[in-house]
Amino acid sequence: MSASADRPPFLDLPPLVALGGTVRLPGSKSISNRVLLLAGLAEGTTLVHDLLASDDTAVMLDALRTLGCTVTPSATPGGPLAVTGLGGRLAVKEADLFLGNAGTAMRPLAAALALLAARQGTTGAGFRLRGIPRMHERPIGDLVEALRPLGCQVACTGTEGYPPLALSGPGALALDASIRVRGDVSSQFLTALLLALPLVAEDRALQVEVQGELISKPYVEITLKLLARFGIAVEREGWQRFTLPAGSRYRSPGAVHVEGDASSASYFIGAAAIAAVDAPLRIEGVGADSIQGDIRFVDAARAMGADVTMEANALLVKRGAWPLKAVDLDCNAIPDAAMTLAVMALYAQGTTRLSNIASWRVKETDRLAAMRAELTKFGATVIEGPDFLEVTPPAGAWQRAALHTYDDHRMAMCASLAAFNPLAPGAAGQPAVAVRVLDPGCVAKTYPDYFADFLALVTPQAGAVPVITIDGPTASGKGTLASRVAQRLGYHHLDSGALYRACALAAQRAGIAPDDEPALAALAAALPLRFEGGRAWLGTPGEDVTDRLREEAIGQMASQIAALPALRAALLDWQRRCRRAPGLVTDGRDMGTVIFPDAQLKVFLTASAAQRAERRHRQLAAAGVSATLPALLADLEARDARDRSRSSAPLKAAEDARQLDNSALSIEASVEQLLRWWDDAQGGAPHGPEHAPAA
Ligand SMILES: Nc1ncnc2c1ncn2[C@@H]1O[C@H](COP(=O)(O)OP(=O)(O)O)[C@@H](O)[C@H]1O
Ligand SMILES: Nc1ccn([C@H]2C[C@H](O)[C@@H](COP(=O)(O)OP(=O)(O)O)O2)c(=O)n1
Repeated sequence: MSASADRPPFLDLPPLVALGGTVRLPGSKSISNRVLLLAGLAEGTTLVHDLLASDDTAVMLDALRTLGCTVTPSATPGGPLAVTGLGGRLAVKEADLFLGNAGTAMRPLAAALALLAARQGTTGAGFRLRGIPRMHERPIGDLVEALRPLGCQVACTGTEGYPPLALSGPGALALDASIRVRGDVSSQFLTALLLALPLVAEDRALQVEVQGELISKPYVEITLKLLARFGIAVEREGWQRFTLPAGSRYRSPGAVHVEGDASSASYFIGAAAIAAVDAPLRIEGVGADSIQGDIRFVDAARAMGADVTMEANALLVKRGAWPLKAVDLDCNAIPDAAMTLAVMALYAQGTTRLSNIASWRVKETDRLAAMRAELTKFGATVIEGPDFLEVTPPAGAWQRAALHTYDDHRMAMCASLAAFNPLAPGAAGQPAVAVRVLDPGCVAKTYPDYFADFLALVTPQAGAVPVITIDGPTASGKGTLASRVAQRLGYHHLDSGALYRACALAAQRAGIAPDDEPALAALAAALPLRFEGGRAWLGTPGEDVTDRLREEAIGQMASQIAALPALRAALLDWQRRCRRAPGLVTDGRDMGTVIFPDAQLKVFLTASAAQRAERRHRQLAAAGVSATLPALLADLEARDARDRSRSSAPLKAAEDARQLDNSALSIEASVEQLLRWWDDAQGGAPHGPEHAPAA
């Protein structure tokens, strides 16, 4: 869950000027992990609909499986997950559970397993609960100190008061007195106890007393509502005392629907308040019926100027007051979503003050310090207090910045809102800046598709979407280089050769002769071709033709019909429409000369004919196709000659292209060279140290 080799190092968001459309939110993290735990402890099978698929729910599911629960995915995509619970009886009495950085898994599992271990005993080393290094810095002492007086054997095996934990038993439980837990650092400890205590409440009522002023009360409300769904009716007196009636026992409700994540909604609400100028953005999955506390973010966004209409299970949001209004808000009830307000403050007039947010310090990272450090990079003035943050937007042009995300999904999602900087009132008439988000993949904790969903809604500033073109002769490695560079940059990839090949295949199927230019142009103008998930789909609903397109005969015909000017003209718009945020890497013959003459970086890729023939030979051999080297060389030279000599968009380097002969370069070396050129083309890497400051 920390940055890894298969996660792109950064994502550059182009300057954005508008946003609109519809977004469907992923399931709520808080509800998903509570429901999973309840289903795992209850008797019977629970069908969980619309569960969030993310890092945090994955570790919870792994833990439940390890503990002996049966977890069965639906046979139909998007269908419910079936969880058959333990019915309050331990199936295994020893387990090593890795819980990543998921507080919503660590705390309630610790409480539930500590009580079950005391009641039913453990074997060997008992239950060991651990996570990534940051998890071992996040306090759990208040929960440990609530459990030990009950007779639970809880050892902190690293630092006292922090995970990892070792839980063992049996031991006599002392449940007569009130169970005391502190509530002023995190409400998750109270939630953990409330979720766990029904396991030992068969024969007596249990009382929990909160010490100190309970924070984040709305999260406790979610806990109480979900407990009720599973048959536990907790009585509460204010927010100080909670009573579980005697005879409380978990019963599966049969099916549970997880609503959309209200905290995730905050990024879209914030973005729409800034940039949904003409029509509202529709956000589906949460609304007036939501049980999540973060739905109250709507009130905070309205206070800043957002125009929000609530439906039962959807929100319609557009820009209201503009510029946004600076606010002075107590954010104790919405600690997670309040981060979004800090970025919205960059579009307000004056200074916004967010207070009562000390809990930010013990989240995925120290969010107070992180937010100050990152917003300051744009030129904002940010004051970080012990439990508050004050944000004043930049006075003029924003500075280019690379934003660290500290392995914190919310820092990354917040960063996306800075890309609307062309709209910032204080920066009117100034040059806009692209925003570099470092380690964007950290959003996988709660919202793996966040950037794709966000980018599908936005309109970039005219001409702001970057394009990198790679042209060159056959088998020079264009496709390989383009797809790797696109992956590293998180950009789209257009393999224009596949487009010509698809025309050839469609023409062959329709019985159109390779020299029937008008018929071919008409076919190309309405070609039902889609690239999705690295595959090519032809027709409606779509046949996967990826492998067919690579066939030799199709390549031959593509080369032939690609010489026809009317066909090339018919494909022009299709190719230009591929220029979508965050950016495009495209390869072919005329990408830099004809299709994207304004590309920010153009590369002309070559390798000796002998090298190219050898590469193609290896490629074909790997695919099980036999071919001789001399024949391949002859074919490749003929194709080069045809591509170079045709009158329409012949293969040649654009005048402003960089030449790369990769005859003696590895694929990795070519990728690195191109990425260096890309940094140069943008005037160097943006401001900001490459590594996050120590937490
Ligand atoms: N720099 C390189 N060094 C060695 N082999 C390469 C290099 N670039 C690409 N190849 C290999 O050459 C073959 C042809 O590359 P491909 O990307 O399909 O070429 P093109 O798109 O230019 O026709 C592939 O098997 C690929 O792995
Ligand atoms: N932008 C482009 C891309 C491909 N073509 C032509 C040239 C090629 O002969 C065919 C097929 O392209 P592709 O890049 O897939 O072909 P090779 O793998 O290099 O054989 O289309 C073109 O004319 N213009």
